[in-house]
Amino acid sequence: MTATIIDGKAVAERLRAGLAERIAALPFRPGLRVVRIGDDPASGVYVRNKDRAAMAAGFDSATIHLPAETSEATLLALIARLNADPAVDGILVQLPLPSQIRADAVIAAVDPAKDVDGFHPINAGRLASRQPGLIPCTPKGVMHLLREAGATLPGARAVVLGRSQIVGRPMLQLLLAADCTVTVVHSRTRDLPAECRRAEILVAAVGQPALVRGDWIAEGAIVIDVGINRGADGKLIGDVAFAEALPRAAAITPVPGGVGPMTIACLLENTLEAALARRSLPAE
Ligand SMILES: NC(=O)C1=CN([C@@H]2O[C@H](COP(=O)(O)OP(=O)(O)OC[C@H]3O[C@@H](n4cnc5c(N)ncnc54)[C@H](OP(=O)(O)O)[C@@H]3O)[C@@H](O)[C@H]2O)C=CC1
Ligand SMILES: Nc1nc(=O)c2c([nH]1)NC[C@@H]1CN(c3ccc(C(=O)N[C@@H](CCC(=O)O)C(=O)O)cc3)C=[N+]21
Repeated sequence: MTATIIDGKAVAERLRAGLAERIAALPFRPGLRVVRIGDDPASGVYVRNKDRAAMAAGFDSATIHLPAETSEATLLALIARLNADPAVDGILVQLPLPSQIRADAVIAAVDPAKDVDGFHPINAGRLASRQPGLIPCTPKGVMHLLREAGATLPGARAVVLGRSQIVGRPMLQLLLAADCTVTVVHSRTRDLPAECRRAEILVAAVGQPALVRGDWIAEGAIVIDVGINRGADGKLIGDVAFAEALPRAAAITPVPGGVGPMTIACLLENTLEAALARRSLPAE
């Protein structure tokens, strides 16, 4: 079998076109502010792509770029200002943050109604308790791609590689809510290849270039590669050894062009959702 390659870029484009249409019909432009501290190169790519996509879809979007030595107090004061600004519907503070700033304190300072990353403990708690709230963009994008790939979720054995607050854990919650049987594996897991081999749906989010080898993948599995790593040659490479996975998987996302573009499209989707909810407008 040769895997179908899931075209995340095309799916994201369609999603953004739908958002643009909905925004064009609104009497206001949803406002998004991205706060970037310092010059983490990975954040650079993300912020550039996001700005372009947000503008094209009709959002009122801006990036606030502060120097690497910015204090936590200065950042918290900026967040308080954005929380209070009625023109701002979504706030995203780009991670990672420099070491003098506590990420937890910053995440908790964002108004949960404007938390378009879905990282605030209130939104994480809502997701875990199956209440409506803002859902983290990357796992939300993965769910879109699984549907696009025609995955049958109820009863499927899903394995999530990685348990971070921003990808692995919310991924677990979304797959569980979709009635998958979910296993989460991590750096203390005893036999990683054996756990992965049981997966009908495998979501890799570890940040280790090509950690997942071909023989970790069950025949006919759907493989979603969240990893974005920089290879020795400077090119982007995922957490899955793509060429080895191709003959075994039924479908697989490439890197780039898989999950990354979906993260941005879902950020915009969340911003529109937040804008409507803040004005007590219906979601559709
Ligand atoms: N496509 C996109 O839009 C996005 C991509 N990413 C990418 O996804 C990847 C993961 O990101 P993120 O979740 O933030 O990463 P973190 O570093 O926060 O978490 C990594 C997780 O993987 C586990 N892990 C790390 N190494 C191993 C290993 N050798 N074996 C088993 N488990 C391991 C860790 O285990 P433990 O908990 O035990 O330490 C941890 O749970 C990165 O490549 C990142 O760049 C991230 C966000 C968005
Ligand atoms: N508060 C916060 N929220 C995040 O969601 C967040 C973050 N901080 N910090 C960094 C990570 C990483 N991330 C990416 C999103 C999209 C691409 C992306 O668009 N990738 C494209 C293009 C990459 C390229 O061409 O270089 C692709 O994979 O095809 C990459 C990386 C979001 N993150």
